[in-house]
Amino acid sequence: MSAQLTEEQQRKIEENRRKALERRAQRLGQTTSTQQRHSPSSTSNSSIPVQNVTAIHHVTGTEAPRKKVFVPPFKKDPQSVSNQTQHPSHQKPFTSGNQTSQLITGTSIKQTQLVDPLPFSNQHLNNPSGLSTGVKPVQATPNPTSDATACTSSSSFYNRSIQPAQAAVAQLPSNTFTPKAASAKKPCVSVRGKCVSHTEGRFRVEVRYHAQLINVFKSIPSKNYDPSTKMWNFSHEDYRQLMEEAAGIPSVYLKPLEGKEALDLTAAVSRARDSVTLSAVLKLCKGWQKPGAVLQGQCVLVSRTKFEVDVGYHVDVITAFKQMPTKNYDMKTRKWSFSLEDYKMLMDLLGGIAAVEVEPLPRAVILAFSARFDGREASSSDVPEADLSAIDSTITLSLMPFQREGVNFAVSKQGRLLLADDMGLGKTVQAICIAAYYRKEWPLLVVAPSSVRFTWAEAFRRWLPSLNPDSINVVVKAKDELRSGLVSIISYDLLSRMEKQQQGGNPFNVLIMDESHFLKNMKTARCKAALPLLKAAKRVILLSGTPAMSRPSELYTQILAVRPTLFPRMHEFGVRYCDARQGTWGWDYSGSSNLGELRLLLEECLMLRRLKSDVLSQLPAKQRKVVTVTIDGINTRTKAALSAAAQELARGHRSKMEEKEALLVFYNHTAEAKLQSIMEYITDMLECGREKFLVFAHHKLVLDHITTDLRKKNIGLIRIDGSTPSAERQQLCEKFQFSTNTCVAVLSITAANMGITLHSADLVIFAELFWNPGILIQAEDRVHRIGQTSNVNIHYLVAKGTADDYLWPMIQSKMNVLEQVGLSESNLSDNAVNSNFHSKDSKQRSIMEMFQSSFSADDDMDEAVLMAAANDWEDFPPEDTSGQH
Ligand SMILES: Nc1ncnc2c1ncn2[C@@H]1O[C@H](COP(=O)(O)OP(=O)(O)OP(=O)(O)O)[C@@H](O)[C@H]1O
Repeated sequence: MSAQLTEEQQRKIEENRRKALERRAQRLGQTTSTQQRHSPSSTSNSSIPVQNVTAIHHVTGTEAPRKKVFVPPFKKDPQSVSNQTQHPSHQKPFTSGNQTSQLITGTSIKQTQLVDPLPFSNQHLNNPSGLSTGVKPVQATPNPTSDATACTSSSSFYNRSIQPAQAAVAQLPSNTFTPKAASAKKPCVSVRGKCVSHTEGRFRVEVRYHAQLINVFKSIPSKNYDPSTKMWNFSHEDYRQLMEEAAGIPSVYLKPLEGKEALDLTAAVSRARDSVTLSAVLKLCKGWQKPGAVLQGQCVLVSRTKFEVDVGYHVDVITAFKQMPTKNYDMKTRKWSFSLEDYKMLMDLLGGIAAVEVEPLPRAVILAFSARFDGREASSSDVPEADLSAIDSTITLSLMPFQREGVNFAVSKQGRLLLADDMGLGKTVQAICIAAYYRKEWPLLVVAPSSVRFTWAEAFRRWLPSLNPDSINVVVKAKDELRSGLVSIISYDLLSRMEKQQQGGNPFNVLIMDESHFLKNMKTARCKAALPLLKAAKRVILLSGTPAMSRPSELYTQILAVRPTLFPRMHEFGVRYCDARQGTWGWDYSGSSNLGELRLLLEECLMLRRLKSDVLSQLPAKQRKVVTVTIDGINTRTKAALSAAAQELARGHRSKMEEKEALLVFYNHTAEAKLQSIMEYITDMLECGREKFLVFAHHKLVLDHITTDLRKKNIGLIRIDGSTPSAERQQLCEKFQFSTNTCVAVLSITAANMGITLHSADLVIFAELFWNPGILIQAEDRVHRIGQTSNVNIHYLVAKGTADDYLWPMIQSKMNVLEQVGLSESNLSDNAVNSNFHSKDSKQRSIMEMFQSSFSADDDMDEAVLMAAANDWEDFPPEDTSGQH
């Protein structure tokens, strides 16, 4: 350290040291005389062993010259402690944090050693419990040339020299009041006493008279003197304070409490200490601006345990940096970084450099990483295993290991989280399992895009068989009762159209918000409708594969929803992470800044995100999913046509040819009925950040509808159908593969199921079903082929009340056959999914059988004829289908 001090500084240090020694000598003289005044029997008592002590003299009025009540360092910040007039034996040998910074800038030097402005030294914080440390307390090393150091060493429990090599004393862990250790530190103990249990929540001290000790007793807030026993007793809350102050009197030794009581106290003390340390660190967040500063900088969190100071060159700053025990200079970035345990000390030093203003870490970061600021061992990042034994084994046994970790994470965050796993990693199954963990607290509300409301209902039926299916309420109209089920499912848009009173009833204690980035804009009706529900819910499970699609400000409402106290005001968040700029019309939060820190913060507090590449080994190469869509919104004409087709099919007594025609009519009307929900789903996929995907359909009507709608929305697409010349196909495929602006490939199931490669996408949506699963598998394999680096998701849109009810189970069973002979890679034979599409109605079952026999592989009807018949179904005049879009 001295190498960095100027001559003038060294001279002052020496002078101050000398003065301190003089003062101390004077005070010691006073103490001795006071002691003699108040202890007539002191000479004779001094030899009485503690066991024989039964009384403490109650001293009034004339005790030792103690001007102020001592406030223990762990209840006050070091600055205020240093301002107190203290008893000599409590006088700190080191300066406060601010004094330290003055030392660095050379303005004022008060002491010879620097103090750790954190009130607790690393040593005892490494053992916050204070139990069975296994760490030997480092003995005080009396300095023969410095009486002050020798006498004060035992009193300064918290001090830590910035340069350990120069530390005169490495302190004893303050909550390990082991008699051996304490007495070892006190070579000149003349008064011994002990703490013993008194009444409930109190302890008393059995010790003979000692003037300084009586002063300490009187400074303890919960003090009580019992004249009958002539003993002092105190509340457990003040145990630590008393023990520390007593330890500061060189001639006194108090034996600590023993047994369970002592252990409980140690834990309580440890907790109190932690919160005090935190509040000292939090104080740094306020009032750090310096009007006269010429150099500005910023602290940024760079890992879970380290922060970096981003500031220009200043000699005093570098001097301060070099004092930090955990300093690290990165030659490449030319930046200094430190462990969080040095944060307070460094900030105190930097605070004393008038020319430099360093923005502290945000309050949210300090709260999130609080345990690391006081030098405790960084808590393990292992999340404890949650007890899922009360949840249906259907789901718990199916969870993949990373999904199980997701549930554990959620439980460790008390059921409030943003599950931001990559698309297709099974956020639904994890969310259902998390919600089931809190089943006693239900009602549960799921808010989802309207295109997946029914898929959610299916998922509950599939994964939680113990849940009565009747208690699942899918809200489809604004007039529907929102709270009629134990599990309610509603779309964002419908929620915003719900009557206020509907929303304001009994709270949904458990809330799942699927595709939670739908909440990204606070001003939208969706968000306004969701916020009151989010506020009222105890558990909030947000799901999104893309929580923010373009800027960090989109995360704000989601953070607010999960952890409202983290950034109560947008501005605070905006300034730190959105590069907020003040313009003519107000603040602009559209930028981004400190993203690394934001990510660390989110991961620590609320967000779990795994990419497919992280868990690829646990995933099947191909994952198929049934998306149950609704045809509720169809017009009456289509509805009538659809039901007429269904009735016609059920009529029976016909020739095989008639039967097939009837089936085709039903299939064709199904296409028409699904148009709206298909577009809704595609739009949701785009809104959810799916950048590239394939949409397969069969009917020209459907292909045209999708193409027209996407064009209207300015979505880049290619289209390949039967009319696309072969020469153009390759060009179109390349366009899709390599152009970032081409998001969707609209493809005919029959015309584009082979011979093309589109593996820059990893999602295939089947807007329509097709009776030949071999063709479907071939179509899937446009993305699932060599060169594909991700797992592939296949979504089959299946509409209830249409021909899909019959086609889907048939496809499933056929695919399972293919799988058994090794021709289909992934298994669709999930009984739960199957059962949802098997009708219990005997008449309908016969239609199902009809489908199976009509469309079975050994059918004599030429498939080409069937396709042609289907393709002939036109409601609209054909459009240009050259594929040049
Ligand atoms: N543990 C599992 N066992 C069996 N199937 C699973 C499991 N996890 C997920 N799946 C299946 O994988 C498919 C994708 O899951 P899911 O829809 O939940 O993913 P997601 O993360 O919500 O995707 P997206 O972001 O695209 O909505 C579904 O068909 C689902 O049933």
